[in-house]
Formats: sequence, C-alpha cells, structure tokens
Amino acid sequence: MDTTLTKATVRTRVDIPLRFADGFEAAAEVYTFEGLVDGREHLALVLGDPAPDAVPLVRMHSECLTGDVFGSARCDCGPQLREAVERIAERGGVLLYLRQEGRGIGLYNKLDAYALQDAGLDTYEANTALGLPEDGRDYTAAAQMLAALGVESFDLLTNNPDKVRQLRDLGLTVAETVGTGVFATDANVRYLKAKVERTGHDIALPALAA
Ligand SMILES: Nc1nc2c(ncn2[C@@H]2O[C@H](COP(=O)(O)OP(=O)(O)OP(=O)(O)O)[C@@H](O)[C@H]2O)c(=O)[nH]1
Ligand SMILES: [Zn+2]
Repeated sequence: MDTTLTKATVRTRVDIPLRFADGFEAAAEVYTFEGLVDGREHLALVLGDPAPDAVPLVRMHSECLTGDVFGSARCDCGPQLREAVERIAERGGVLLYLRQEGRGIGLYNKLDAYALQDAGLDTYEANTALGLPEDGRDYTAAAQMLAALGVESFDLLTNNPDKVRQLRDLGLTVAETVGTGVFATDANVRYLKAKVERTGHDIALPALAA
C-alpha cells in the first residue's frame, strides 16, 4: 500500500436492495466517504458475500448519465454497469460509481463533444477540439475508497489499461484484469473502435473484423 495515499474514512453505510428493470435483484451495502481528494460524491457498492480468503472483484465505473439512466446506445456504459453489478454480486466485491461524467469533462461538455462527433470527429478529437483533455480521469479517490474499505488486493473488471496502471502506481494490487462483455451496436461501434485504437482498450470487436 502506498503510504502517500491520503486517508479517507467511511462516512455512512446503508443497505439498498437493487431491483433492475429486467428483474435482476441484488443486495448492496452502499458507502459514502469523508476525505476524498477530489471532493466529489463518489459511491461504493459492496455486493455479494465473498469468502474471507477470496480475491474480490472490483469495477470502477465512470458516471454516464445518458447511458446509465436513459439507456443511450451511443456508448456501452449502461450494459457494462448492469453486467458489473451481476458479476460482482455473484463473486463478491465492490462497484465504485465514480462521478467522472464524460471521462471527467462533465455532462454539458460531453454533449458538446457528441455534437462535434456528429460532425465527424472521433470521441477523443472532440474533447481536444473543445480545449479539454482526451481523458481527464484520475483514480486517486477510487484508491482511497478501496483502502477505506480494506480492499487493497483484487481483480479489476475493465478493458482500460490506464485504470490498472493508475491503481498500481497508487500502491494497490490489481491481481488480474478481467475484461467486460463486448456490447457493440451500430450506434456505438465507432466509439468502441476509437477506444481500442487510441487508448488501447482491450475490446474484441468482431463486427469490425471484416
Ligand atoms: N468526453 C466523452 N466522454 C464519453 C463519451 N462517451 C462516453 N463517455 C464517458 O466515458 C466514460 C466511460 O468511459 P469508457 O471510455 O466508455 O470506458 P472506460 O471506463 O475507459 O473503460 P472500461 O473500464 O473498459 O469500461 C463515462 O464517464 C462516459 O460518460 C464521449 O464521446 N466523450
Ligand atoms: Zn456512456
């Protein structure tokens, strides 16, 4: 564990029964925190009932209002979130719901970036054209939350090598990287392709092989 990581503490723990539109149910222990470095209201959901010596499964999900709440097909966030809850509940672990809308640029900027993408830019070029970082996410607060929960060694559910790199640099032990499902549609395939080509996301895109 990196001793330079500023310590955060649990503020509140509440039980929230989750019931999804498709009927899937899971029991979540939801945690809030004091002392997170970026001052944002990130949440941790502890799911499932891991054996004491089992390696927990962790997912760091970046907020996407359009995908998570409204079912936008422009990205893969909604299906990834639903998948993560189920896989973590089965195995035991933690879902961090990080308030990093638009890869950290915020909702209005993301929608401005969508407008530029409709004019031909890819998802990263659109951020740059707005004078914003391609990906502004920093996972220090996530590392603080995991440390506050006593979860310092875990498998990480992601296709994004930067998430693994940042957590390891912060002193956490990512034992294994576990890929998410591939949720490609006609509406999001350009977006997924850009993630593979520009930021090295490990996503098998069969529809693009041809
Ligand atoms: N700026 C911007 N953000 C987007 C766009 N599409 C989705 N997002 C945001 O991207 C974040 C999700 O990041 P992704 O790149 O889909 O996936 P990831 O978190 O890097 O990687 P995984 O762990 O493999 O899912 C969410 O915060 C979304 O709001 C876009 O076109 N522009
Ligand atoms: Zn999304």
